Amino acid sequence: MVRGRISRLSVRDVRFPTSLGGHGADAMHTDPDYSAAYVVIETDAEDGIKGCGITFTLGKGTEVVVCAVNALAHHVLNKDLKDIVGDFRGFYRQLTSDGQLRWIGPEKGVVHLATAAVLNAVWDLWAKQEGKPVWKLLVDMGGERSQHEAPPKCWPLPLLSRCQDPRMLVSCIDFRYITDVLTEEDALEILQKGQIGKKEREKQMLAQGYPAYTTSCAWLGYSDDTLKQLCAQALKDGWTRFKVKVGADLQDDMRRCQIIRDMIGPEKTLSLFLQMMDANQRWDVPEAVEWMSKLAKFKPLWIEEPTSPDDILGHATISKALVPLGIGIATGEQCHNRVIFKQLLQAKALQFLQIDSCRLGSVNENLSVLLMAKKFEIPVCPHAGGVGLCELVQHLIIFDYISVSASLENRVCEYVDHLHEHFKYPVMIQRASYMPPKDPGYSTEMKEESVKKHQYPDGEVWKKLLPAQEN
Ligand SMILES: C[C@H](O)[C@@H](O)[C@@H](O)[C@H](O)C(=O)O
Ligand SMILES: [Mg+2]
Repeated sequence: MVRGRISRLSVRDVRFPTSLGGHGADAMHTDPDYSAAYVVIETDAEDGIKGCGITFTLGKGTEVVVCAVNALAHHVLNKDLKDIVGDFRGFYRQLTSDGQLRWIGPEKGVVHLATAAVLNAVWDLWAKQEGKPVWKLLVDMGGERSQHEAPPKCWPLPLLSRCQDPRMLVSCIDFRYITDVLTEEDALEILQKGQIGKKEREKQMLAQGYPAYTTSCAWLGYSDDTLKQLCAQALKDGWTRFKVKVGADLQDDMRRCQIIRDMIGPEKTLSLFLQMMDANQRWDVPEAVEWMSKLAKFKPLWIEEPTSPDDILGHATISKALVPLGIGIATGEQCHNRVIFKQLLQAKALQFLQIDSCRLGSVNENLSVLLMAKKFEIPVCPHAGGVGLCELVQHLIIFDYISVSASLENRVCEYVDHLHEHFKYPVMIQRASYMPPKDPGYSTEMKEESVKKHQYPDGEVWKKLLPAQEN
């Protein structure tokens, strides 16, 4: 049962000095300090359960997101959780349509990152109160029907009160600006179809997990020796799919991609051994085509973010040129919102869609994107990594498989092996797959000790580092 009135919201600026080791570096973000605006909401209920939410940032700028969270706080404070989740679409709209704050968005940039942090905390709180991990809350909300049962003509109302009705799930989504490709009825139909075989898929996920690829070996900040060493270790650990950062220097890219190809073998999609490439928006459109034509011999499955994330038609042009070479286009980690995803799909501008749990408006907006991807039959391969992104996005992709896509074909979720030790319920990887989390919530809760140590600028870690960096 959902209970309590939100009585407190706090937000902290938590940063990890990852740039010192070159972790996370790419062609555009050369010195990322993986960071989070970390939100905790409390209620007046006696259970003492807190909701924790994050959004991912790269260091500087986290304080701006923190300001935006504080500016949104009045929409959350003193609200009953029951009223929030009872009309989640309305609440989402209230946050994203604030008559003054939407001017600095709308639904993009800092204010949207802040919205994600707040809503992620609400989802964590809700799921904890229901005693379920978020993926399971979503799966159960999607309803249940056995393989042999005929689809109901209209959904029996009593189910609604038990939260086990796809209409409840659909009522979390704001369809504004996307009804030209996805209506509420379309969403219900997809979820209704998704009920067939759902039980079996849930069992399969619990036994085998969701397939992942690793980005941990090939950051641009790593030397060739480190790359080889990490790649050899990852192969030993059972990883077979590797993403490599490209885009800064063609000769370097050729050498690094050759190292990986030599280590994983010559095959591509026929085998499990895959290589993906990520340019992090470095190129202009013609440059992307030219550069990737040279890297095509390494048989990448996709090139990720070849150009500006806002350039939908540019992605379509690149896609047209590279698909005949066997290279797909992947993008999404910096897609502002569902509208951009809608247009990428309409323009046939991508072959792999990368949702992000903190860039979009939390679970609510991600649900709309998962459903649109299903409608266009484009595989979703989420962006993860950073700090906490793996913890969050695993819930979304496991739900996607069980209730929406019902397919693992051409699908794989990113994994990065950094900073999991700071979370109370860290991801569990087995045989290069995400094992479904079992603890209630959204896996967003950080260890208080880690938060204190890494709080910027007063945490122990920064107190030591800052004087040294200033010299
Ligand atoms: C700055 C970050 O590490 C990015 O390079 C990273 O999110 C990356 O684009 C990825 O796909 O994992
Ligand atoms: Mg990327």
